Amino acid sequence: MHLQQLGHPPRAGLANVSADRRVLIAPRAGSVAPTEPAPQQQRQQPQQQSQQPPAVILDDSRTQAFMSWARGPASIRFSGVRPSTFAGVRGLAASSDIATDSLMVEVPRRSAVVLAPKQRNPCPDMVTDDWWKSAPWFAKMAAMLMWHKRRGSQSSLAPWVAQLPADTGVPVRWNEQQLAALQYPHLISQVTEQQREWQQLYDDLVSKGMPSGAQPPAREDFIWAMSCVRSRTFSGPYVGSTLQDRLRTAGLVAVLALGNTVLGLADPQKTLSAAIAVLLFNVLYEVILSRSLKQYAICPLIDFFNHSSAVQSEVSYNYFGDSYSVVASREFTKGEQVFISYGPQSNDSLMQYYGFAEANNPQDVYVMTDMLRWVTAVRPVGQARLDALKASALAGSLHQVVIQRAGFSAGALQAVRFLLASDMEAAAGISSFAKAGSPNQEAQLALVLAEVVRRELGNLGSSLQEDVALLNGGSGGGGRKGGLSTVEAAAVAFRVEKKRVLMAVLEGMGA
Ligand SMILES: C[S@@+](CC[C@H](N)C(=O)[O-])C[C@H]1O[C@@H](n2cnc3c(N)ncnc32)[C@H](O)[C@@H]1O
Repeated sequence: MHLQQLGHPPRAGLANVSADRRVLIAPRAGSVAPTEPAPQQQRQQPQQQSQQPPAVILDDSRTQAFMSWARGPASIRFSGVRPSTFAGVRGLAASSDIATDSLMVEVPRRSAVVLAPKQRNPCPDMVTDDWWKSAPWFAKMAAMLMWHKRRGSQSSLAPWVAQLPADTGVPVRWNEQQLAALQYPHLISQVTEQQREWQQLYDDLVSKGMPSGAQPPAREDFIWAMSCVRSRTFSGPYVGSTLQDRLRTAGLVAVLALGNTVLGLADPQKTLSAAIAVLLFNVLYEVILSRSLKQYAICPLIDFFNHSSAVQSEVSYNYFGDSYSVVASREFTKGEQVFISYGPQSNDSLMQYYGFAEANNPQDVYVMTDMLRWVTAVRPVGQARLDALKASALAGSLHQVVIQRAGFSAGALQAVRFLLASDMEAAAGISSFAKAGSPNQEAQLALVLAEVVRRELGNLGSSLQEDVALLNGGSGGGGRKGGLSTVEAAAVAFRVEKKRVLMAVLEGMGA
């Protein structure tokens, strides 16, 4: 079963990846307090397989402790990968050539942080049952992570918790000025809403979610845990009970049936039929239930893989082994960074939840917040036509317009055709503008759309060339790249990609 980052679960025998493979997509105290700076903090520059920086093997004491824990008590199996940094970004490098379909990492469920549907509160000394029942999945996982962090060396996951990044670099932790550098109202408003939501969740937890006498977490710790969860969790369909649980239930039913028969309490044939019915009901019930339910998992070591939309490898849950694993979807050569896919994600979502933008991301889009403003600035439109658009089924079609490299959505094209039409043409109603008009009308439409895109580009505050020059500028001191801080570099890299989407739209229109 495939899991998605943030997001995938079972696969049969590990040698045979196709049998029962479910993918999860997609989209951690005390004595384990860090003594060395966590690697990774210069993240943010998107990494592409074509121009990969060389791997620098990570050999600090925290990584060593984590890897010995992984090999030892955590029983994590891995082959051909080793923690490394790539231009300061931590990830996994191929330590030898890796063949397609080979198992790279397998993590037993007991060594992962897992949230299953209807799971009981696993940290009652940290959060109340009432809070647990009503909290969203990511807040529950954050509570589990904070709980492990509080337990320090007592936590079964201590060496993993100790090496988690102190700063995930995601924009939910940025201030207004840093957010403004994204030059992208759509993401700025999403992140502002996320900041409000997380603050509310924190306030609720502290005011009414903690058992009496429990020490409330610091806001910083809560936000850290939430951002770790959102940038490291895979999710996928819930497969019901584990094989072990089902075998236990079957054993119990068999013992009861046998007991009844031996004690002469019931007719053996009827007892057998009843036992089979109970078992079938249980399995069917769980299969039906699992279709609508989700599980969430953060798997140590699997959470070292960085994302590339150019690869297909995903995280899977192996039902029979009760483990999560990643299998290579293609060959990797020794020294190369081994990526997985967090699922098809635009740079909007990569930036919001993971803190980076992928260069030339094929899934990327540009969300134009107010397209109507540009259309009416390029070609004045009478109030009656604007009112007619507002009263139509396409009322909102020029607000938050999702533009792909391939161009505008059908709804946006239809609305603009309607706005540009003569009164006589418009009298036919907006539905008659769904299809392309005459060559002349379509040429007019293309001219207006190209101008709309140019105006959006011209309104962003800097040009693509200026941003690229900023990113490529000489190296500054103090961990600054190209004279930019890590946050600034992430914001500029992001807006470069947004501008590239708009440039591709112009190119596609021959403008
Ligand atoms: C699941 S973790 C991957 C391991 C992470 N780099 C670490 O050091 O723990 C996800 C985080 O890795 C980083 N990341 C993942 N893919 C990346 C990429 N292609 N370029 C830059 N950073 C990336 C982002 O900071 C993201 O929030």
